[in-house]
Amino acid sequence: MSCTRRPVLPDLPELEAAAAVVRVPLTVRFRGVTEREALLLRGPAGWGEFAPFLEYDDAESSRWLASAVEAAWEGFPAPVRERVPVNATVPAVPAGRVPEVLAAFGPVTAVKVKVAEAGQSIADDVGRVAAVREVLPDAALRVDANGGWSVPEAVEALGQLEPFGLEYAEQPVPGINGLAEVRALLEARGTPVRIAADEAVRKAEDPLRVARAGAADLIVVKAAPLGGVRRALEIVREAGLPAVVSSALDTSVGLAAGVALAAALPQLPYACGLGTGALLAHDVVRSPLVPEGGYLRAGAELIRRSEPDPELLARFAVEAERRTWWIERLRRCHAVLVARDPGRGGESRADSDGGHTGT
Ligand SMILES: O=C(O)CCC(=O)C1=CC=C[C@@H](O)[C@@H]1C(=O)O
Ligand SMILES: [Mg+2]
Repeated sequence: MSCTRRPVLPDLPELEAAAAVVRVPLTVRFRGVTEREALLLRGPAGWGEFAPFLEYDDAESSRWLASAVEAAWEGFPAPVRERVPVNATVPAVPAGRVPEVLAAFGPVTAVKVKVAEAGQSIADDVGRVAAVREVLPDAALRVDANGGWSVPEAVEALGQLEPFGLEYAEQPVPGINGLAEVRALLEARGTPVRIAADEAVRKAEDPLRVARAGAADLIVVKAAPLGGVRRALEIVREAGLPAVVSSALDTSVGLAAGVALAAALPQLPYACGLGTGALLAHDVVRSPLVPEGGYLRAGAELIRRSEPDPELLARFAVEAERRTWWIERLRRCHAVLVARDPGRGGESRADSDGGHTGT
């Protein structure tokens, strides 16, 4: 891996011929959705997943395409560990549903709880976190607000949640300045909650700005939104902050890129948010990447288990109109990658600097 690497970019006909578009249902509403659509690409190195959320624009989505192409045409860098610890993820469900949601992940040592959901209150968040604590008294507990609080709300909410023992709070408020402000206010109040940056890394024009601004104690990194495993590894190295690898609510195909990233990081101090296969009611592979004893396996088994089954691809294929929508999105995102580096786009081999930036 180096800054002068030029990523592979197949031409459009090759990509279109390699595409399968699927829709799989979730077991529980997450991020406002109950099903997930993905365009899967089969290349010479395996499978890649192109599944930017439906509302994302082409510039942002093009990084997801770079990630899918990396997985399918280049493969993943060598792992430095054989398995990756994962956390359970609890969507913004009523406290009463927490035991059932946790059960789907099997035994885990860390749990991430979604908080600050629109239409819910701090009392709902406290109830959900308390319910997790009741089921798992010793688990490392983190919360993720997805930037849903204002600075005063974040300080108030984290003051109420801190007694449950928080490993960190992920993106409590939007933006880099907001994170820095919350961090400073918590410190001044003696509320010892570490701050993790997620959207401030993955949706920013410059993913390193958060680290330079001293706005977070750690960063959350996701392979697809950052433009692939190699680009994410570069960002972590340059940020110089501890990193948590997390999923983008992918099928097992996309999860494999997350596991490959976590497996290749020199340090992995936190359990990863890669257990979200447990939130899918169905997957496209026969043996889905769901946590086993709190871990996901890396290496050769990962590649084997992230190979879609043709019968499942057929069963979960979207209707013609949705396929057209995804193929058009693929075309536009391909054009963005080509425009970013006009030398790319008709070749299938790497030769010099690609220069596409992740956010
Ligand atoms: O990190 C986890 O435990 C699971 C993944 C996860 O929370 C997310 C996946 C996809 C989209 C995001 O809104 C969300 C996140 O904010 O981290
Ligand atoms: Mg997050």
